[in-house]
Amino acid sequence: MAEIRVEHLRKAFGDFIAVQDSNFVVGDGEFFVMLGPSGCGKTTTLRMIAGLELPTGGKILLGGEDVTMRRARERDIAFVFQLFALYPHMNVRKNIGFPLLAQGMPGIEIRRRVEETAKLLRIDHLLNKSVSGLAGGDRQRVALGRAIVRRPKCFLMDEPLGTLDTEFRDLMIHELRELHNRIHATTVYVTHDQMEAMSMADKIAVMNHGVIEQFGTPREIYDRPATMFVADFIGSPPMNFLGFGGGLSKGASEIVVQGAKVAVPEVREDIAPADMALGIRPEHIRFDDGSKLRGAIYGTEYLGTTQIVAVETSGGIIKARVPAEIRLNPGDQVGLALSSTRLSLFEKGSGRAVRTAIHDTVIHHGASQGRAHRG
Ligand SMILES: Nc1ncnc2c1ncn2[C@@H]1O[C@H](COP(=O)(O)OP(=O)(O)OP(=O)(O)O)[C@@H](O)[C@H]1O
Repeated sequence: MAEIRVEHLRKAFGDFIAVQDSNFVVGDGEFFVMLGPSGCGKTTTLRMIAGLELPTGGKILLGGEDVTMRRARERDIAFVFQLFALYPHMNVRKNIGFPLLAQGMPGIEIRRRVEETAKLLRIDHLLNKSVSGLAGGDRQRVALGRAIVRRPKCFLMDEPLGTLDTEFRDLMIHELRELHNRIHATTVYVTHDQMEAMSMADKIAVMNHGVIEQFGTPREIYDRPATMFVADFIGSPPMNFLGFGGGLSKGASEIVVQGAKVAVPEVREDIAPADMALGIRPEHIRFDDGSKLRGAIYGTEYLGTTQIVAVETSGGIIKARVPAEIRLNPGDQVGLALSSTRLSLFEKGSGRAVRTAIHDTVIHHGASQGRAHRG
């Protein structure tokens, strides 16, 4: 297995920049997820790592070797497009062994490798069965077997679970991560689904308009979003943004939002007066009659153990996640207390997070690099 290093990677299609100066390292054996909305450049990045698309600029190193200009088949990478595509007329053994047969490997070695792979996936009892009679989960395991039997340097997967229904997808998320824990293959996985990304990844790169907005662990990305885009894209419901103005000074630990004083993590930089936003996740808000930040209950969404409550304030709707036992009626007035150790501050113009006592370690990828554009 191998480390993947991407340096200043760029791809232009004519005058359209699909990937703009991407930099990241996928450690040996890591499960890395590229997450972002449709068209943000995930697949293009993956295809460049695979060697299916040549970069306009930058470098790709695989296990320390520069492979930027090498053809796909010289890179020893397994590209899993669609986990479901099996050969229906072949049995499980032949399906898994097919890539080795295509490489011209001797039969006895194929047999050994196929059996070892089937054991790893716990489908060794199915080897002589026809794939057409298999249940969905087993079919997916056979398809995975076919990808891992070659023992490539790394795996690239492009929305492999995209076509599955929710229940089966949840199962496969668990299965893929489990398999990864057993074989530790360096993996790059592309998805637009935050749930898949959060539950599988060791590291995530959140992309938007060809730019990596943040690179980090799922926890770093959720707790300390580097930009408003990341804060909004991750989390369900997403982070609330409460507008405020007037700038910030280094050392400040309080701001005024909608006429209420709110304690914030100590600010570590001076910000000239501008439109700002305080970002707070719904679960970091609680009801507090003493709070000056107030509003009226607009609606509730009951979720069993918690409920999402929409509160109409003078600055717009704020959503809070509170215990389901609290009884509320539309129109009730409530005060809102924000957990000062969990909130983020953003500059609205650039969208980047302000450096504070809890945001010090965040690297602000991309926020100052502009956006992908034509021309
Ligand atoms: N061969 C091409 N020629 C011109 N434009 C392209 C080409 N391939 C991709 N693009 C454009 O580059 C942008 C990024 O595409 P890409 O497929 O990498 O996005 P993505 O994040 O993977 O989205 P999706 O999930 O929809 O595939 C899109 O706007 C797309 O239209």
